[in-house]
Amino acid sequence: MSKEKIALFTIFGGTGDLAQRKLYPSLFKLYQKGYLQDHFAVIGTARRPWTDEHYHEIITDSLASLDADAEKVKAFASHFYYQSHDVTDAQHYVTLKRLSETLDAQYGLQGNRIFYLAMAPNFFGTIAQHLKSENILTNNGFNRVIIEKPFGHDFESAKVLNDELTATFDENQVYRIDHYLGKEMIQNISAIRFGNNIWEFLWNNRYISNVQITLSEKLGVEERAVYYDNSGALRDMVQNHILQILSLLTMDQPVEFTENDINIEKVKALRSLRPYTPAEVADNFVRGQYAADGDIKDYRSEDKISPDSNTDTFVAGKVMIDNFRWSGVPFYVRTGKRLADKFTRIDVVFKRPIVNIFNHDNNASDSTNELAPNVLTINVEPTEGFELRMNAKCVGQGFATTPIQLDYDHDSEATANSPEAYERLLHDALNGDATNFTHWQEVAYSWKFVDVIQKYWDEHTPDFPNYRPGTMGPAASDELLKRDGNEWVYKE
Ligand SMILES: NC(=O)C1=CN([C@@H]2O[C@H](COP(=O)(O)OP(=O)(O)OC[C@H]3O[C@@H](n4cnc5c(N)ncnc54)[C@H](OP(=O)(O)O)[C@@H]3O)[C@@H](O)[C@H]2O)C=CC1
Ligand SMILES: O=C1O[C@H](COP(=O)(O)O)[C@@H](O)[C@H](O)[C@H]1O
Repeated sequence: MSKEKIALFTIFGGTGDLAQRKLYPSLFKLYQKGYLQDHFAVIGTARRPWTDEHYHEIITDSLASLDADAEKVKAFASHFYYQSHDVTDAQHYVTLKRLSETLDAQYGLQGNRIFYLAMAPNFFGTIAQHLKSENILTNNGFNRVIIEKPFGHDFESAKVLNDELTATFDENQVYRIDHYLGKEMIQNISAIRFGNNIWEFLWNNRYISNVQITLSEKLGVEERAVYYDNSGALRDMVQNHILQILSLLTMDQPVEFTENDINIEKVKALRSLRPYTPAEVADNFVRGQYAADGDIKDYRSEDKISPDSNTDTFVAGKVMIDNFRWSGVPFYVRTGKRLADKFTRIDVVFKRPIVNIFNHDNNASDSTNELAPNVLTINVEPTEGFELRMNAKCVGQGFATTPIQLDYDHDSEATANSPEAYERLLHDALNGDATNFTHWQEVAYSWKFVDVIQKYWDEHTPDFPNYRPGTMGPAASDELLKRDGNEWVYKE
């Protein structure tokens, strides 16, 4: 059976950064692998008055780093069509409908349409409304809309956005991108949890002491300063990526490994997040903003950032889940800009043995006395793999114990050839599989949890800046764990 997928992609924001850096290279990779062949076409739209020829040059440039065969690139680019218009102008959609129908007939696209909204979310409602009113949706194929983040600014704005979208599309036609869900090792969480008896039986509050999720970035806000200054680390990374990872780590076993069953369990996990009172926010969440250091400017002096900005560029928090499995287990999360390094990791810290039989007088001379906790680390990026810290006997005479580490990394060649997140997610959307996209109820519960924290922060002026670039954030982040007798597994 052919693996070819058939569809017309309409990319709103076709001249933008996301389209050029992520979408065109990902579509090309699907083309190279044969998922896209002769029966696909792409319409790029934005206000700029580009011609098809210029658009083809842009597509070709966006693939430069892939070092691909020039003929293949040319053939791929020939499937792209540019239409200049403002999405708020109804006339735009008349032309768009005509072009869509022409391309559908020309490429044999069977009425299959994917609308990719690579634009600011305030345009989503008007685009969805016009797609319906101007009859651009088809009856003979599928119609799917892919939405970029941010999905709202808080629960209320997310709900308005969702209502606008679902006035045109059913929930099962909406694909909300969270690119972390397209990452190899995030998808691996379910494999190791539900594919190995040794973990699932220990995966609860009887055996796990705490769990740590770290999404650390070395760079600052770069070219997305305007968006970031209105968002901050809590909204930018915790509401979506971190809570999605947390839901995959904590959900109960789905009845089957299907989109619907996984969604049911993720929603239950997110519903069980303990909502904080304002006083509890102060105790359990820490925010930070980076200072200057050497050549690095402080956040408030960055280009396009307000000089009195109170935006958080760092957040650390303790999240509790009030259900039978997780009651009493702290989930420590942290993320930030200008930290020590660029990496993503999850550390699952197990409880120590109840009795340490090695901590006995007879062994005192050469015993380490202490047994370190077992730690399972899931390295998401840049290394992809697992580490397991255990206690073992020191080699030689006597009976001292020492921590040892078992390491597994994915083969670097396999990792290099493995699809990038956007490629995976576009492939899933072509297949009609929204397992690795966020569903509305997940978004809603995540915002409700985050809104309380953000509201408290908005009402209290922080003492910024409070951390040095190249560190792992303010000291209060370490104190958050120390208070519970814990510490971050990863220290700079
Ligand atoms: N860039 C990234 O890495 C990421 C981006 N995102 C999200 O993706 C979306 C797009 O981001 P990004 O590509 O960076 O943004 P850009 O600012 O680079 O692109 C915005 C696009 O919208 C078009 N546009 C703006 N106004 C109109 C209008 N009235 N009618 C038609 N087209 C219009 C612009 O083209 P023109 O000016 O020609 O009209 C441009 O193509 C945003 O929601 C962002 O938050 C999410 C994660 C990562
Ligand atoms: O969604 C976002 O993610 C990036 C980090 O993604 P990664 O895949 O490089 O880890 C972050 O820089 C950006 O601020 C945020 O919007």
